[in-house]
Amino acid sequence: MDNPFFLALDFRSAKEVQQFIDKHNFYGVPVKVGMELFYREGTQIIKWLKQHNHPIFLDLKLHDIPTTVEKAMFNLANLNVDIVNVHATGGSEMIKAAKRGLQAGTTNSPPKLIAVTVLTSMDQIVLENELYIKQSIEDAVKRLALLSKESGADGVVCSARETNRIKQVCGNEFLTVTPGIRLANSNKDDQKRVATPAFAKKNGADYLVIGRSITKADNPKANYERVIKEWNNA
Ligand SMILES: O=c1ccn([C@@H]2O[C@H](COP(=O)(O)O)[C@@H](O)[C@H]2O)c(=O)[nH]1
Repeated sequence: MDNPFFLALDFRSAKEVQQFIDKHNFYGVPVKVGMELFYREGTQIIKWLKQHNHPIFLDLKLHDIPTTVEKAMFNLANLNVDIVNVHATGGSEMIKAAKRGLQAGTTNSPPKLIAVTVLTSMDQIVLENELYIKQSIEDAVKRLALLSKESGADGVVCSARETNRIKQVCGNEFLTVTPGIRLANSNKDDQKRVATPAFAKKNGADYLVIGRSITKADNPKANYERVIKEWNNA
């Protein structure tokens, strides 16, 4: 994939997505479809995006017992999207089951499987006080990345702050997909571990996920171009 920027289509309906893509001419760019859109529009929106040549990251973050995840992945595999994901905290058996389901579910090459390490909306305080994890975020992310790799995942979702260390332990081929991307002076919203596109590039991120900095901007296309420029110049 030449373009490393997944535009997060966090819209309520297919109609809103289609209007946004059309108004700002985002036809063909890589997109991320999350729960909000998929739970309303289901596979129809995936079909529409594929008809318009969008590479697709289907971000449903599966987290269940291994059998359920395997069967769900079997069904998702034939959508022919590019990337799907699970939560790494589902454990090694669940990640292996996800991989088996994807491989069995399509005769084409299966989507890449990535695992969410620690959500970019979380910080050290949440980790310690709510999840009772005593490690630093960096160590927790690194541990979950290694678990994901050893269980057959192709990469992880992490913040761009952690990509360098993940590459050190998991190797350069192991994919890092990084949400929480913000342009300088942008609102962080509910994100905690944010980074600019330039920082993400320098720290070794493979793919960026960018939503509100573009979709909620006064001029979405101008912000998208700022992201590309920052990345190319970093
Ligand atoms: O750790 C994670 C995992 C997934 N996301 C998703 O990425 C986008 C980010 O949107 P912004 O508007 O750019 O904050 C969103 O769809 C999340 O569900 C994440 O942010 N962090």
